[in-house]
Amino acid sequence: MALSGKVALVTGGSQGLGKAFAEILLKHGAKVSLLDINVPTGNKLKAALDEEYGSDRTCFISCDVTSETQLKEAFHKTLESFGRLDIVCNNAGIGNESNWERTVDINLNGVIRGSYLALQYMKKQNKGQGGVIVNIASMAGLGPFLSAPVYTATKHAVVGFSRALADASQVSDYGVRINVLCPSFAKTEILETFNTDDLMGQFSNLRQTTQKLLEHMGVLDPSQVAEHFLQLVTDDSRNGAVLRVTQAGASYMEYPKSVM
Ligand SMILES: NC(=O)c1ccc[n+]([C@@H]2O[C@H](COP(=O)([O-])OP(=O)(O)OC[C@H]3O[C@@H](n4cnc5c(N)ncnc54)[C@H](O)[C@@H]3O)[C@@H](O)[C@H]2O)c1
Ligand SMILES: CCCCC/C=C\C=C\[C@H](O)C/C=C\C/C=C\CCCC(=O)O
Repeated sequence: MALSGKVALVTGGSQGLGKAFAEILLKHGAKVSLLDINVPTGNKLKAALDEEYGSDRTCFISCDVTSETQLKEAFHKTLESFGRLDIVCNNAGIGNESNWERTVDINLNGVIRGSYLALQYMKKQNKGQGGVIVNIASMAGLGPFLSAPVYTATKHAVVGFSRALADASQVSDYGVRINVLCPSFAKTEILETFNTDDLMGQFSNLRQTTQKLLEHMGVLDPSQVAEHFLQLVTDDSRNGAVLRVTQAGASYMEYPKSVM
């Protein structure tokens, strides 16, 4: 998929990986709708991007992915502002093992809400032009992250949900590809979770083990992660792909062939 003239929507787009995804899409000619609950940071980012790319290339929409109403409205506003929708990145996520129900509502339910709305707006059967969904999981979607069982569960679920949806989309001929990105640790604010007992919940005692894991795996720059995100967006041959990104490089996960 060539990105010039295409329109993307990124949840959790105010900062961190979402910001890096928005920037790489803009660099390649797309327009981007940024959705986030962090309004001051989102507005600041929009102002900075206006300077660099012009004010018609982005919009910022205050939106909580736990609200079906707000998310629906944000998709509607994106279509109203830019006239089309081609790329949806369900990226908003948190680490909170204490209020784990909120973690499930953002990291998993938010991705499901965003993916279903994306299909509704992009599938050919609804007069959409087709497109691509990239859901942001984590290395914790591929193996156990011992200090964060609920975070791990949500990210495994995002991988499974996205792979099943990709098959469903292909068999239904929606014209929409669905891929998953699984980054290792990256330098963003979510890493502050490890310094916050309230968020670490009952496994805050594992802080040192977590710290060792982080030192062992290293910390990626968001721009490195964004390069691989771009691959999932632009490579039309990829549907149901799960791309693992680590300091050592990126590789597609291989799974046994589906029965159907
Ligand atoms: N940084 C890492 O090490 C890492 C590694 C793998 C995967 N991830 C995943 O990447 C995604 C982005 O995280 P990040 O690292 O950029 O962290 P971050 O904390 O910098 O960014 C997360 C963004 O999501 C927004 N957000 C939180 N709850 C929201 C909600 N209910 N509705 C809308 N927006 C909401 C936040 O305001 C913030 O702007 C997450 O899904 C995270 O799990 C991060
Ligand atoms: C306490 C709540 C967790 C907060 C989440 C904060 C940061 C998350 C970062 C990444 O998503 C985690 C990335 C990599 C580590 C995950 C798993 C390591 C083991 C994987 C394996 O064995 O294959």
